[in-house]
Order: sequence, then C-alpha cells, then structure tokens
Amino acid sequence: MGGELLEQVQQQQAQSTQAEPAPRRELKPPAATSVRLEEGAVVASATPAAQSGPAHVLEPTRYDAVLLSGFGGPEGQDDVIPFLRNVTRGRGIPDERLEEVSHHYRHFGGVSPINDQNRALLEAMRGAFAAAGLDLPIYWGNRNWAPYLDEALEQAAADGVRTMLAIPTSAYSSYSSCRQYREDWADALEATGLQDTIRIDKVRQFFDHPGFVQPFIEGVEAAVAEARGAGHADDAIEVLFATHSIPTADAERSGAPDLFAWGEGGGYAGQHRAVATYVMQQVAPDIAWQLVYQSRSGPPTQPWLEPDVNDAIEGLEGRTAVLIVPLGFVSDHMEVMWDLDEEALETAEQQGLWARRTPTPGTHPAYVGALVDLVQERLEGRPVEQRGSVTDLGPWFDTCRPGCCENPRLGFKPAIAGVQP
Ligand SMILES: CC1=C(CCC(=O)O)c2cc3nc(cc4[nH]c(cc5[nH]c(cc1n2)c(C)c5CCC(=O)O)c(CCC(=O)O)c4C)C(CCC(=O)O)=C3C
Ligand SMILES: [Fe+2]
Repeated sequence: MGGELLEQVQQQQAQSTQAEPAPRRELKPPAATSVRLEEGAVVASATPAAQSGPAHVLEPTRYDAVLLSGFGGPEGQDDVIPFLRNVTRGRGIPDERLEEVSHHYRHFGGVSPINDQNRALLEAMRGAFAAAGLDLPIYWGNRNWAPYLDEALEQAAADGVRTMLAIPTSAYSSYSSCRQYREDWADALEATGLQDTIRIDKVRQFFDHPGFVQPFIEGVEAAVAEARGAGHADDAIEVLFATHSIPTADAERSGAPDLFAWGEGGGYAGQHRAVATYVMQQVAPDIAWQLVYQSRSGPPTQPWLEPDVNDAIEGLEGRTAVLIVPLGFVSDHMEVMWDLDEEALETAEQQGLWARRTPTPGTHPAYVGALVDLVQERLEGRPVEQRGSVTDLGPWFDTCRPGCCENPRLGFKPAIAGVQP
C-alpha cells in the first residue's frame, strides 16, 4: 500500500476511534418536496437496538482472526453457469431469469468484478489493521464461488485459529443480506467438520456506521454539485437510492419486526430509508428523493419490493436530472455495473434526463476504517453509546436474536452468530 493511502487510512482510523462519537441526528420526515415517498417512510423506532442490552457484547473478546465473507462471482465464461447454480440452489428462480443474468456476466467475459474488489478490500483492510496496531490475520471466504468459505476455514484451522470475527460484505438486515451468511458459515463449519474447533461471531450489520455512510454522502454531494453546475435547479433534481429488491415476505420478517415499527418493507427498507434520510439531511435537505429497488428475480407471481429503479425513472415528473445512489451495495459488482450503469442510465437517457450514478464504498478509507472500527468495538466490548451509528436505529445487534431474518419459505436452517433459541 502506498504511503499516501496508508496515511489516509491512519487519519481515518484516528477519526473513527478518537473523535467524539458522531452526533445523533433526530430523524425527521423528509422535506415536503420529497414526492412519492410512501406514508410513514421514516421509521419510528419503538425500541432502538441500542436499548436491547443482551444483543450487544459488552465484555472484551479475544479473536484469533477475522473472516471477510463475500458473495463470490464467476471469473471466466466456464464459471458462469456453475456459479448461478450455486447461488440459486433450491430457490425457484425461473430458468429465463438465469439465462438473462448469465448474459450480463457473458457480456463482461464471464467475469464478475466482485472478487477483485474483495481482493482490493482485503489489501486495504490489512494495511488499515497494521496502521491501527491490530495484529489479526484476515481470511477471505465467499458464499457462492472460490475462494470458498470451506477453504478459508480449513486454512484458518490449520493455522491454529479457534475464534473468528466475521465481516459480511453486506450492511443491512434481511435473509439474503444477513441470515444467509450466518447459515452458510454454519454449513461450512459442518461440511469441514470444524464445528467444535472454530467459533465464529459476526460484527453487527453496519448500515448506519458513519464510515459506511460517508462515501455515499460524498458521492451525493459531488453529483448534486455537478447537476447544479449543469444548470439543474434543486427542484428539478431527484435522488434515487437504489438497493437490491427482495421478496416482500422476506422484507416483512427482516430486522427484528417485534421490536421496531418499521412500516412497509420491514427492517430492510426501514434501515435504507433511515440512512437515505440522513444522507439527504447532510447534503441537500430540500432535494426530493425516494428509495427504489433493482435486480428482481423469482417467479412473477411472487411479490418483491417495488418500485423498480427503471419504473421510478420513467415515472419522474417535472425533473430534468436524476442521481442514482447504490445505497444497498458495498462495491461496483455486477448489480451496479449492469442493472444501474447499463440499464438504469439507459432508461434515464431515453427519458431525456441528465443522470449520474454515484460511487459505492469500495475501498474508500472511511469504509475501510469502519470495518476496522467494527472489529475494535468487539475486541474492546465497547459501550453501546460509544459506538459509531448515525441513525436512531443502531448500533445494530452484535448477536442476532432467535429467529432473526429466518426464511420459512426455504425451511429452517441452523445459523451461527446468534442467540440460540
Ligand atoms: C439483498 C441482496 C444483496 C445485497 C447483499 C449482499 O451483497 O449479500 C445481493 C447481492 C448480490 N447478488 C449477487 C448475484 C446474484 N443474486 C441472485 C439472486 C438473489 N439475490 C438476492 C438478494 C441480494 N443479493 C435475492 C433475494 C435473490 C434471489 C435468490 C436468492 O434468494 O438467493 C442471483 C441469481 C440470479 C438472479 O436472480 O439474479 C445472482 C447471480 C451478487 C454478485 C454480483 C456479482 O457477481 O458481481 C451480489 C453481491
Ligand atoms: Fe443477489
């Protein structure tokens, strides 16, 4: 890592660990200009995660290693179909959808950029760990493609690792973005026979960690400035925060629905709305925004979260500029590269709209610093009120509650890193 980057990481690190905790902002309903936002769009948190004590680990914990856990993606034409079979095992995704998605990969030589992005993240994390004096090895294992979780766990065990703190490359609560990682860790421990050898805990879902949110704030700031510079008045600009659609049934069960009054789309949508609200308050409180969804799959009869980003763009009225913010994603993987950069920007062009897609966190020093901070808070057993969290919803649980984000559609599967029922 170059000295300059290292210095940035160190600075970020110093900020995220020594600075005053980020001031907690009150979540206010978006300004009246925020059109087409559903009723109750800003969630009222009945019981902030911060108040539910047992879900946070408040004693220092020793870990032998960190496990960075990605989605995985194909790295050549021959990988595409086996990868898609891995992803969709037992999910009832129609063949036409798989065919369609395979073309997205084929278009880029059968290579998803996601593995290289995780290699870069790993490298940045190692530099940031060293800079922070954290002497912990980081293992990398994916859910759906090599390097697989099994290999990472076998290597870790061979190296003498007995306790790991896992970081999923996924910030929000839902079956696909949290529980499924926990199930796959349990599965990999079982498959490798390491269930009594290695213990895996996970960091909290980090949607509202200031270091995760910072790159989005900067991206929206820059895009708003550019739009204004291109002559678009604030009331002619609309910001679309885009995230992966999921089945509405999964959404309703996400994010501790017994503790929070989430409204439509459950905790998954509620967490996104809270972060989007915060970003807009920081950057441009008067510019209209909405939460939109992308990359839907599943049978057409199954309801998924809507509106689709393309429908939302086509439905814009009285706007001349649209900014698309990939709020649900940590890097520019296929969902961003295809569904946003190819399709959504094309839709915008067809509508005659000036459009920009803002960056994902990637290896932004603030995001890398957030991952370091998430590890440090667990090593320290840091008090909840001192943890980084820009919304009233967090800091989210260290230990998922019984039944958290379970998916009855797919049947019960054991998961680790949760409170056992
Ligand atoms: C919430 C969420 C995230 C964000 C959280 C996270 O990052 O984990 C995410 C990320 C990703 N999804 C990805 C790829 C795919 N997701 C699929 C299918 C699905 N995703 C779902 C949800 C999510 N997905 C769901 C509910 C399905 C239906 C089937 C199922 O319940 O599993 C399919 C099958 C075909 C299709 O249906 O499109 C593919 C190929 C890639 C890799 C991209 C690359 O290669 O660069 C990444 C990062
Ligand atoms: Fe996906």
